[in-house]
Amino acid sequence: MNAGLHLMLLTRKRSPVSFAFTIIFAFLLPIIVILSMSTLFKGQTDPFAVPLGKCKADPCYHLAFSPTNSPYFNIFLQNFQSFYKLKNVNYKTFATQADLQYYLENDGKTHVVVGLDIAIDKKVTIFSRDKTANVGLTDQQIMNKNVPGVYKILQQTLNQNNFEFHCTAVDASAQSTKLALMTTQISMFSMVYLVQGISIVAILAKMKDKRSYEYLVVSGLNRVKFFSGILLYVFIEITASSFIVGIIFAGFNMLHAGAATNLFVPLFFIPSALSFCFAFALFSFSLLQSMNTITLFFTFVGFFPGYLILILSILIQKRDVVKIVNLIGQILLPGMSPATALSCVSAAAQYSLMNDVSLSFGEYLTFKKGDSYPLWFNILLSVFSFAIYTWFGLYLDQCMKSQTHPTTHKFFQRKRIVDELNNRKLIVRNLQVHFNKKKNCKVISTVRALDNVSITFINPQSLVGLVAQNGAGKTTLFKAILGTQRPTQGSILLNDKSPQEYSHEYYRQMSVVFQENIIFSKFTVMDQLSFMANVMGEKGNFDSVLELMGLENFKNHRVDKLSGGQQRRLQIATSMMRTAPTMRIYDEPACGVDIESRKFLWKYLKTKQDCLTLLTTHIMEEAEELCDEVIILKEGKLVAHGSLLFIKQNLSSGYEIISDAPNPKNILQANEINVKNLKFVQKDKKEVVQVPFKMQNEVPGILKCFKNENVQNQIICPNLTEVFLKVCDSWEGGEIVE
Ligand SMILES: Nc1ncnc2c1ncn2[C@@H]1O[C@H](COP(=O)(O)OP(=O)(O)OP(=O)(O)O)[C@@H](O)[C@H]1O
Repeated sequence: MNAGLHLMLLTRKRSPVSFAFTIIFAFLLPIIVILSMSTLFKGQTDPFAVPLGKCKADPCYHLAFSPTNSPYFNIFLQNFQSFYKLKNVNYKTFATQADLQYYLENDGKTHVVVGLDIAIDKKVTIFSRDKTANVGLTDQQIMNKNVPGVYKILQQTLNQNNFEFHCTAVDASAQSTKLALMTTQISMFSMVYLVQGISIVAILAKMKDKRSYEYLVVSGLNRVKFFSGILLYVFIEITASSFIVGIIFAGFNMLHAGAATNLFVPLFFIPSALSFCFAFALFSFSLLQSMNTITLFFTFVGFFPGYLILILSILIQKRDVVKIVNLIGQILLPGMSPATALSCVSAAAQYSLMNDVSLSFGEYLTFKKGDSYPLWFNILLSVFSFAIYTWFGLYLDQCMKSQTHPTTHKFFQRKRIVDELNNRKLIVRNLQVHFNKKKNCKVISTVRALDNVSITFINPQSLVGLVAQNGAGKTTLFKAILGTQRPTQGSILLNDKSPQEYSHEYYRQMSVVFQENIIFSKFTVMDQLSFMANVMGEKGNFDSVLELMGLENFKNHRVDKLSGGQQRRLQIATSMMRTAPTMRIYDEPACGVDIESRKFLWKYLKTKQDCLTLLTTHIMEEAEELCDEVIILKEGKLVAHGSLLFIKQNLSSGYEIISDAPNPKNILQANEINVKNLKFVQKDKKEVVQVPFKMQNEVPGILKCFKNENVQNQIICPNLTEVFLKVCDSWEGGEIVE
């Protein structure tokens, strides 16, 4: 069931193959197992027990035991009685072996069938009525775990002496039945693990394709976590294989009950039990990533109780507890929860093997000892299980197909953190990122991509533009904020917490356009968008984002066949699918995009001032059009940070009035304009009056003056290009303009 579901989710298509697997695993396999069990065990309530059978003789037979002061006496007697509630058989106990012998030879002569003396030195002597059988079990320790072995010898003794006991099941047939069961179990487990192995390989292959890691980072699964998950899974596969080997060995040992060396049991069953826990924990946690009421139900009702039951029953180790656990497992196995069922069954198997106790399959498969499940009940459970799991599979499949990813259950939304993120204050403190170039393990040079950069982003809704020359450290700064680049020194703090402390909530809320295009070359535009929507955990408002970026006619085009600009547009469209981001990080989004799409992007960003947006661009017009604040970096150092107006005020030469007048200074002085703070320079053989920003009130007066003197003029307002070029040319370090 689990494996079928896995495959169905993996292919994300209701293909015939995924259907076939689901039907096989969800429906046919349990039916086959149940039918074969029902057939194999038909009429047998206790096939593993030593078949002492019914007592036909009359008067009643007695089983006599001695001595009562032996420390093993009670254990033996209790087990004997609980295992073999034989009708018409009475149990007699004697204080000493002499009493027992006396009774056998006298009063009990007519109806005592066997006497057992359990000595303090752990020897069991079996006395038969005619005293021919006197078997010392010198090699056997009479403890719980060896009771079946003793019974077996006892039975041989009885048979040898032609007592009138009739067996309902032949020992050999019980053993072959058991072997058949083992084989069925082994094949069942190996099929499940085989399919899980295939799915791991497929997931790995998908993740390795192109650059999907980057998106995993954005969606909150960083590479380390992802690989740890995979490693854990591989470990599980290995333990699962040892589990199968364990079953074979354990089965072999069980077939020779009484001579079991139980070394294999703890070696193989405990890891296997843990492997179940891990495997299903992984599966459950993958569901938890996108929790809603339905997945929540399946996770908690379907999977988690298994671990509890498993752990408890391992800890408690009481036969009755294990029996109940077993029963739960058997009911659940063809029913609702394979994980819980398998946990229960393996716990019981572990118990019975460790203690060498025959928790018989009769007990496994019955409500009450002696009554098998009716066939109709088994089939009903199977159909029910099939219906539930198929519906669950289709539900998740449908969610993915229609791109409506299950919405996060409100319990798991971590509202507090989300709120916190919405009111965040992002601080970059003394950030240094250095890259060392090494040769023969020696550092030969160091690139200071970021050098002691400190920025405080106070306004949580502003659009901040990062302008700098190539290689100035913009992308490195973004990576550090994203948490994918570890600072050499310094820190990134979001409400006093580092990105790592926020874990995946931090990333999950971001809308990111990376500098490089991420494309899945063989995907169509729609495939890529839907894949990314799933990774991002978004519903995917495909039509609207495609329309916004002018890609509505390219839905079914292969991504690698799109032009560079169209691929870039697809990246932007992908980022737009994030419906309520807490931060947007756009690294040169408009690079290579035509003016029309750029305008769409601008319009989109202008209307979406719902969170902090960080944007790098080489297009100054874009920064001027969009940004509330601007950051200028030069060679890894912060040069300036502030509102556009602030930057212009402090770094530009101010307004420039270009005139035809040969000596504008004289004209202005003649008109009583204070020229003290004005600059008069020549540019392209023209006279230019530079009016500092803080003197902008003087501009109308100067223009009026030129007009009165009939001097042609042209005014140039301060712009970012000018500021940027000036900064790049002249800034040699020193004071930061903030
Ligand atoms: N992984 C790396 N290893 C070594 N040096 C690196 C690495 N990443 C970046 N650098 C160097 O750090 C500096 C800043 O790089 P970064 O990519 O941040 O610049 P940028 O401002 O984004 O440039 P561009 O505008 O060209 O994208 C560059 O000199 C670059 O060569």
